[in-house]
Amino acid sequence: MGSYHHEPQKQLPTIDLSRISPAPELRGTEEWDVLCRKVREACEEYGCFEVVYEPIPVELRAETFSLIRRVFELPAETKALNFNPKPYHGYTGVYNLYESLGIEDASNCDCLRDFAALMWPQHNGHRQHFCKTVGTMMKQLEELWRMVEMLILDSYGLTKATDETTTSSSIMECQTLLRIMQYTAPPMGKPMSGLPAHTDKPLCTFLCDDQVSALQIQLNQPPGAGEEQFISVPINPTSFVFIVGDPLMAWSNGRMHAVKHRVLMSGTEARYSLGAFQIPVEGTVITAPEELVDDIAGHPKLFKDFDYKDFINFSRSKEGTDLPSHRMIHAFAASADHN
Ligand SMILES: O=C(O)CCC(=O)C(=O)O
Ligand SMILES: [Fe+2]
Repeated sequence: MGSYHHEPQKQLPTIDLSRISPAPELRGTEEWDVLCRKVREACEEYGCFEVVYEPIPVELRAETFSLIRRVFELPAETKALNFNPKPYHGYTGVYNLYESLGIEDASNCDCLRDFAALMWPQHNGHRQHFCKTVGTMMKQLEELWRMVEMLILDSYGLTKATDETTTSSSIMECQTLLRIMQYTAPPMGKPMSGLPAHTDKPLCTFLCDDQVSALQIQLNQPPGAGEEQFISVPINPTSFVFIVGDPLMAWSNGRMHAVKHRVLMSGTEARYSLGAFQIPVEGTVITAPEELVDDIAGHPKLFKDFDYKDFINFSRSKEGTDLPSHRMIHAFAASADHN
C-alpha cells in the first residue's frame, strides 16, 4: 500500500461530444479519429468516462430533476403502481437510503405517458409536462448513445465500407431503460453505502445526478495490486458518466473493462440520479465480432456466445447472487479455457 503515493490522483477521462451532434459530420476527419481513440482508451483502461454533451441544456436537466423529485414525493402506494417483475425495471421500494423507479423503452412517448398516467391520474398538466420534458431528455440521450456506439465501432474498425455514410450500424439492438433514483442523506451525515459496488448488467449506462455527488468508480488495477481503490466522480451539469457494462465487455472480447462502481452517501442532502441503461432486446445473443478475436495476437475468444436473457436470469439466480457482481459474467459465460 502507498507505494504509488507520489503519483497524481487519477481522474476519469473527459470527452467532449458536444460538437458532433446531431449528425456525425465529423466522421472520417482527424478530429473524429481522435475521439475514437479517446473513447476506446477510456473504455479499455477505465471502463467509463465523463462525456460532456451540451445539446442537453442544463435547464432541461434541472427541469427533469424537479419532476423526478415530484415523483419521489408521491405516496408509496402510488409509486408501487410502477410494478415490473424484472428487478430494477420498476419500483424497488426503499432499501436503506435507496429507492428507485423504472421506465422501460423510455424513448418511446407511449411508455412515458403510461408511467405518468399511473403517477398522476388526476393531473393532466403534470402528465404532459413529464412526457415533454423527460421525452426530450431521452431523445437526446438516445442520440448521444448513437454517437458513442459509432465511435466504438469505428475505433475497432468495425464499420463496413458501405456503412460509412450512414448512421445505421450498431453494436446490438437495444432499448433504453430509464431509472430514476433517490438516495436519502445518511443519519448524522456519516458516510454510508447508497448502492453497493457492482458492475452493470445492461450493455452500458449513461448516468447523471442533481449535483449531489456520491458516485465512485474503481480504478482498473492489476490483480494483486492491493486494496481496492475507488475514486469519487462528481458529474458536471453538462456531463454524463458513461459506464461499460458486463455485456459490452464480453462483446469486446474482454478488451473493454466493466468498471465496478458504487454510491457512497455522506452529508445532509438527498441525492437524485438518473440512469439511461441500454438493454439488449429480447433474443439478443452476445458474441464478439470476429475482428476482435485473434488467438495469435493474444486475443483468444474469452466468452461463449450467450443469450442476454439467460445471463440476466443467471445473475438473479441463487448461484449468481452468491457471487460478487463482477464475477457473474465469467462464471456464466467464460470459455472453457479461460474460466
Ligand atoms: O445513482 C448512481 O449514480 C449510480 C446508479 C447505478 O450504478 C446503477 O443503478 O446501476
Ligand atoms: Fe450501476
